[in-house]
Amino acid sequence: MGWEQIEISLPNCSSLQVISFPVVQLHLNRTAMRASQKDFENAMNQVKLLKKDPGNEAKLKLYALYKQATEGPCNMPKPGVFDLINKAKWDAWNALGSLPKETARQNYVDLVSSLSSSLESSSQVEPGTDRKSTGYETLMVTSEDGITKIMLNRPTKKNALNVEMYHEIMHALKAASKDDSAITVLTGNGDYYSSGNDLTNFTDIPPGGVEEKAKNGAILLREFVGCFIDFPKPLIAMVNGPAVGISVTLLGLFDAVYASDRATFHTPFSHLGQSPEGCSSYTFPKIMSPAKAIEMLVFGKKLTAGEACAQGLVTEVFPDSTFQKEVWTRLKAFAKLPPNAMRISKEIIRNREKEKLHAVNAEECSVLQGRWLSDECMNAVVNFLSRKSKL
Ligand SMILES: CCCCCC/C=C/C(=O)SCCNC(=O)CCNC(=O)[C@H](O)C(C)(C)COP(=O)(O)OP(=O)(O)OC[C@H]1O[C@@H](n2cnc3c(N)ncnc32)[C@H](O)[C@@H]1OP(=O)(O)O
Repeated sequence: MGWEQIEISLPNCSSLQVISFPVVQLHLNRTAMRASQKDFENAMNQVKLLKKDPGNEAKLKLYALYKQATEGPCNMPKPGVFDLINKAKWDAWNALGSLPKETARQNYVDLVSSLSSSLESSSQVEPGTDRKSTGYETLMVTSEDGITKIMLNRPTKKNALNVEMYHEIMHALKAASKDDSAITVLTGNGDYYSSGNDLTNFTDIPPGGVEEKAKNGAILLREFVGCFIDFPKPLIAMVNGPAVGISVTLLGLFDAVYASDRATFHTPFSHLGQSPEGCSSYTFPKIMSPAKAIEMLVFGKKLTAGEACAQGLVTEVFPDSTFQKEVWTRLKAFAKLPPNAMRISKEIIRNREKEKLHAVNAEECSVLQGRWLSDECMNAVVNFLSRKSKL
């Protein structure tokens, strides 16, 4: 009888729970659905056909709009603070306030339509696309003046990397490696460079359980970091604000790192029950000495931009007020240099380390796979999601 399941799952202290909720209920209220009932039903069917998981945020929006369209404003008692899944659902529905049913129905149809087109087109962006690459859900990718700019674009989530963003960055890097730009730049939209791994990535548990989730995470992470190790052109980070976790560790694989003096560099892996990735267990001790690397990667010491520059992780620091102007002027000059010479010079500097970096990457991912199953890690994620702790 038409129960389409979309799963939102959140960890529960020592074990991980999956709760499914109905987003499609085909016995709809006929009066409420009159004019666009067909569109609504079509949209509900379209949800089943999405080729990629739209992510928890979108699923929650779909849930809320569905409930609003069929039942009207949220009329359920607010779940307790530890009932994370039902609270997330309640929050999403309740946030719609007194939105009329008809508008909710229309918004549901619009959302499904935009999800269908963005999830379709994000896997169809051709390498070498010039100017603006549309179709990315979590990035803004532009190419001009010989520079491909990949901008992390989830500013309201401090550019946390969700699963979709990992895939889109890999796609954008592969496209940039083949386009006609000379250099590639990674930066963040908004006040953060990136707050690192999206901690809700840990909450969407597949039928194979947490072990399968951890295994898939390790596979994805290995492939993701591999794209940075193998990137053939000069790769530059413009660290526009605070950087956390994996967005910091990856910097050891960039060819230049320019930072605003507002940026900070924080790798709180022990606090999160996790261990270093992005090849930082190898690159950081080489860049800054083993003792300084341990302060960051084991004890979670947060560095200012000036300190990160003194340790060799950052190439140069700029005042925030002139950061964009000064760095772009410099990058435009770099991009005018002969691209083949730059590529070949990077190759000769980096290539003898590549095999080692891939081996380090594999080992780090395998260690992390085990860490993600630990109580230490699960408790840290639950604490963040239930807002008991922040960095
Ligand atoms: C395939 C898996 C690969 C895994 C690779 C391993 C990678 C490991 C890491 O990267 S470890 C680092 C993980 N990151 C964190 O622990 C940071 C968590 N975030 C925070 O502590 C804080 O949000 C903050 C200090 C970054 C910013 O604090 P504040 O300025 O007070 O802003 P808010 O907390 O209100 O944040 C606004 C909004 O963004 C959401 N958000 C921020 N960071 C994350 C995140 N990392 N994951 C998920 N969500 C994040 C936050 O929840 C707020 O959302 P809301 O407005 O409440 O909906």
